[in-house]
Amino acid sequence: MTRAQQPSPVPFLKGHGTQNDFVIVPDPDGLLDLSAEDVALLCDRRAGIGGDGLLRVVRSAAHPEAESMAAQAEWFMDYRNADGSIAEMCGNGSRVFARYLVEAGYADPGDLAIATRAGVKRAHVAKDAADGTPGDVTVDMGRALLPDVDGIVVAVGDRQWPVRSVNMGNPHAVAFVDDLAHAGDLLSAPRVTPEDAYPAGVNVEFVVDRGPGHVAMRVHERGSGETRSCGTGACAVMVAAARRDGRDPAATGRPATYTVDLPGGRLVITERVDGGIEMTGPAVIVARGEIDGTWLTSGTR
Ligand SMILES: N[C@@H](CCC[C@H](N)C(=O)O)C(=O)O
Repeated sequence: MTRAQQPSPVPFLKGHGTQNDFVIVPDPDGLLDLSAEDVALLCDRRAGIGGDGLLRVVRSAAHPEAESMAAQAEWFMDYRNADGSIAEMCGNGSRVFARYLVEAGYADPGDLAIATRAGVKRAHVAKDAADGTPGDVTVDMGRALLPDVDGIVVAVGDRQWPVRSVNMGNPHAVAFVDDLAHAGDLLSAPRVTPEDAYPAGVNVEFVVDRGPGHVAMRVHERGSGETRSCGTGACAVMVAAARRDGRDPAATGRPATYTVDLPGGRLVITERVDGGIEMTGPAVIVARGEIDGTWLTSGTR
């Protein structure tokens, strides 16, 4: 290939929310065709840039999965897991996406909307503190679905626990355990049975109590392995804990708030009386650079 034939470099950024980290690829006009192999390579921590997932930033009008949302949300979060698979929603990713839109000048701090595969999500980017500390980002994550299924179990080694299934746009299996160490090294996916319980795979959360309205968790994410945080997972955990604790807002008439500690930081999750769930936490951009275009298998359309 001559130099003139080489594809142009592709700009990228790196960001994280409670250490759930993402390669961010701005592609406003939807010109990039990132294959699953491209995404897996970009997210590879040794051969690539490294990340738990990738956020492609595309105008909703320029993406076939999002054009119907374009009137409500100018920007579509095309989220991919580290193995290149597609997921419906990413909570930490949505905060980082909102931060990117503000930093890039595509949105003002305050309220903005993001189109996702799980529908339009509304975010609020708080103003930075006087010392420059970035303001937290709150995302209205919508309602949880609680499929009425019994008998699903997750096992690690000789231990097993019943799970509560919670769908936050993407699927979660929440297990309350005595000790987070019982989840093991989480290098491979925990065994979930029956095997066909989640045909599209599942994110598995292990949870311990830290005090009233305060839990800690670890997560094994579908398509990414153990991550240091999962926003949709924290919301699923909050909902499961509130039901267990008799704090279902629809039943009590009062909102429920839980602090969720994760290996990478802290999220605060509130379920309103109308069932809507709000997630608040940090989101930062830490680097900017260029991807060598020759490296991508799919090139540009
Ligand atoms: N880390 C994300 C969830 C990303 C998607 C998940 N791995 C799936 O496949 O459903 C979050 O912060 O919510």
